[in-house]
Amino acid sequence: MRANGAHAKAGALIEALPWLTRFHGATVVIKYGGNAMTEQSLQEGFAQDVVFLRHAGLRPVVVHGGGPQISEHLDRLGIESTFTAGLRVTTPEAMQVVRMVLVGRVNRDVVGLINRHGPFAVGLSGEDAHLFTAERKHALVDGEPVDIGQVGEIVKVEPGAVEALLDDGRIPVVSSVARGADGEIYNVNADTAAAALAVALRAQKLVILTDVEGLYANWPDDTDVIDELGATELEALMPTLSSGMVPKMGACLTAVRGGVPRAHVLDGRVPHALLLEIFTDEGIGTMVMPDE
Ligand SMILES: Nc1ncnc2c1ncn2[C@@H]1O[C@H](COP(=O)(O)OP(=O)(O)O)[C@@H](O)[C@H]1O
Ligand SMILES: CC(=O)N[C@@H](CCC(=O)OP(=O)(O)O)C(=O)O
Repeated sequence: MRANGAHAKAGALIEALPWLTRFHGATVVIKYGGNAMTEQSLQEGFAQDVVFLRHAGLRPVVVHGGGPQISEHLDRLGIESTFTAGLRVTTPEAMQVVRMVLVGRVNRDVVGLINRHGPFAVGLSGEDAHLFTAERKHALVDGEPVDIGQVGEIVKVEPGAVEALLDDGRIPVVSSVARGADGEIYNVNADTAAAALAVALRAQKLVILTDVEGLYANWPDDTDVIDELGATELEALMPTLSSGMVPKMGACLTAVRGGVPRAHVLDGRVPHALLLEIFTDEGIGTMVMPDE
């Protein structure tokens, strides 16, 4: 019995060998979503996975969300908050809360969890060292542009600070707040920010952790998850998508069109989803690939 158990463990370890070979030295951008970061044990498992990747020779970069945490804080302050096409309509008053919660709280929490394992995580906001420069973005509703306040579209990424941290063996943890060349600060959806960073870093993978199994084919029916799809196929689906899946799948499309070989949407509620995706043969969730 004991020998069988050991055999299975050795099998699981050796299954990882080709993936360790393939991804040695690879940069992987991981979007850690607000809805996948609610449970303590999952948060701790996520931090372990990221440190595991670092020790396995990959270069993980974390971009975190925090939508639910922002909404909770706005509620507490009595500030109304609505979403249009998956993006938060951001008044100047709400922007201050977004920045405070993302940079001051969620970023610190993620950095703290990772650093239980060693001096790895360094937190930064997209405002730091001109990492993200954004311009005011309008949402498209029925093809018409709609003003959604201080929401930004990233127009430039200067990834030097992130690269320096990676070269120093650190794990950068990035909040999706951007500076504008106009002196404003902008609220950027974290999926969108992760994709822009993955492209700028020439990452091998973008992995988006969320609170569903992947992209459902017939949402709100949740029986059929799409395992994989090509960029053109996804582009055709985009107008049919709703709520949080709009920026998420848009981010996957931007990433693969920008040269990232694979983009994934995974269920962050599955313990160690990140390790299962990267180091096992099956893969999980929805994978987006370039067309060729
Ligand atoms: N086709 C779809 N497949 C899966 N989820 C969908 C789909 N369309 C809309 N959704 C919704 O999108 C949500 C994920 O987006 P969001 O809540 O913004 O996640 P996160 O906080 O992780 O960024 C899911 O929980 C689900 O309610
Ligand atoms: C413009 C916009 O919508 N910004 C998001 C930023 C945080 C985020 O994206 O968090 P999740 O990944 O947890 O959804 C927001 O204000 O909620």
